[in-house]
Amino acid sequence: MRFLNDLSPSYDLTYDDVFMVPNRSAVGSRLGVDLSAPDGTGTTIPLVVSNMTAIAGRRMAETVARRGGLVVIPQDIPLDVVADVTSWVKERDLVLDTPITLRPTQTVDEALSLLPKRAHGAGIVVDDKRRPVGIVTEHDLSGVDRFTQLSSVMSTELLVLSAGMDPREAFNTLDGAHRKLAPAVDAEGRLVGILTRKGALRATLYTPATDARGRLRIAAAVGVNGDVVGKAAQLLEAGVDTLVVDTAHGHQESMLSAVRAVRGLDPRVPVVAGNVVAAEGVRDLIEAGADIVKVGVGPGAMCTTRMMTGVGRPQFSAVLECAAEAARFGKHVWADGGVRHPRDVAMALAAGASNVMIGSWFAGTYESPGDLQQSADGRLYKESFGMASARAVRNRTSDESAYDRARKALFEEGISTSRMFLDPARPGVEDLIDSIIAGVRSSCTYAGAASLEEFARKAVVGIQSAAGYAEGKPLSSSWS
Ligand SMILES: NC(=O)C1=CN([C@@H]2O[C@H](COP(=O)(O)OP(=O)(O)OC[C@H]3O[C@@H](n4cnc5c(N)ncnc54)[C@H](OP(=O)(O)O)[C@@H]3O)[C@@H](O)[C@H]2O)C=CC1
Ligand SMILES: Nc1nc2c(ncn2[C@@H]2O[C@H](COP(=O)(O)O)[C@@H](O)[C@H]2O)c(=O)[nH]1
Ligand SMILES: [K+]
Repeated sequence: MRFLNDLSPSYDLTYDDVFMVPNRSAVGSRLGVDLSAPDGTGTTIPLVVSNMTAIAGRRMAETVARRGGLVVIPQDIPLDVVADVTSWVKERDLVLDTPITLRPTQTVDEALSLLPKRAHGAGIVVDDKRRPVGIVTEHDLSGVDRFTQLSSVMSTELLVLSAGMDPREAFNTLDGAHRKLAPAVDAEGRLVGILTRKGALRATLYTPATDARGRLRIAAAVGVNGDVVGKAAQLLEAGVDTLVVDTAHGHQESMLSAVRAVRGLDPRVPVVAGNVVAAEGVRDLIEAGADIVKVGVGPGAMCTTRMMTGVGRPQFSAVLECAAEAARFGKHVWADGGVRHPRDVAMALAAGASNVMIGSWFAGTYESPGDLQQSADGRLYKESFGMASARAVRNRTSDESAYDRARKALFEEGISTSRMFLDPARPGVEDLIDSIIAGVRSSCTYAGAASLEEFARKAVVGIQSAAGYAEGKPLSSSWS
């Protein structure tokens, strides 16, 4: 990356402060850009979902990995649960979504509580041999008595796809039958998964992030307290594909010894450590054994660190400096936090990040773990909270003495509750991924880059005023 007209800024910048100018390009199509990260994590799109309890669970992990990103399971989740989630994710189909499976004797009420768990919005009713016998959508269930059994409301006119069908053919079959989705079955007619028209299309556009055995990838985090090596060893044993050693102040001695100890396990997966915002922190973490350094103090949407402490650094400059330092060692950085628009992902990649972490934005999707709620004005939302908030600290320290809990509760650096509204046009995480990846693909071709490495090299970045930024926003009504 170089600054436009070689003007180096005299102060630190964040994403909103910068813009890119186009370069002459020989990249003929946005779909021709290779977005796989060169950092060993196996992502085929440069997106990682933050290790936050309100965001990263099994459904998020499955859905995002199928499109080529990676989800980090938080350090607050018990290790046996992480092991379960890991093996569950690794059993998922690479094309078909996991169906919501119901029995004919279940009630409308039960179905309605399950439908919001998945963006596809349908439940497949199966017999005792797991063969589809009906399908229910919210439309079928609205206005029906909640105790009604599904057998009397389900639609039985089924279009059934065969699992393993070419996604393009499946798309054409669904389109031809004017269906939004259909169950897919194995040779014995047993339900394997569900495929939507959009899902079939996406299967032709994205490449899943898979391990050496062709199974979806997943990452998990450990903190720096307690038996870090023991926990890391158990996570590796459970089969996680990337290990994240994570704490607010990543440039502290206990972090460096934790990373050295984890490196001592000789993990055969990338080790990520953070968070830092300056070259010295990057150097020390890499020397301690990190393959990837996580960058960002204070930019997160749930984060109050900068307001509480004054500590942090505007994220674009932090990523730029840290990525340059990591590159000197042949290593990489992840840009962690502060992403609110697709352009922010592009700016982080231009600054040299190999992957970009997103938390709060993805909280407002069907796939985040929280319950779907409705505001007084009828908008759907999920609750999110920071991992250093009183709420998260209370959960994390529930086994500790009352005194220790009270002491830890003093250091609150995140908000405990926020409403993340679902965008009615993009309520699923894949809808947000579509929009981000379309933006990033286009950024790359504007820069004349066919890969992320080329993008970070060729991007030409200028500094803009607040008016310059405002000019870039669309206007949905007239201005005079
Ligand atoms: N990227 C960011 O800006 C931030 C991210 N977070 C996220 O919150 C989660 C919890 O992290 P964390 O609060 O580190 O909790 P952890 O449970 O990981 O513990 C942090 C350890 O570091 C010690 N410590 C020393 N100085 C600091 C400091 N300035 N801030 C925090 N801990 C310090 C703490 O000791 P003692 O308690 O005795 O001081 C404690 O032993 C993580 O997922 C982290 O990524 C949290 C804050 C900022
Ligand atoms: N200072 C705090 N930072 C937090 C907290 N919880 C999470 N985080 C960080 O934010 C990013 C996600 O950023 P977002 O803008 O996409 O939401 C996450 O990966 C952490 O680094 C917190 O309580 N305090
Ligand atoms: K913030």
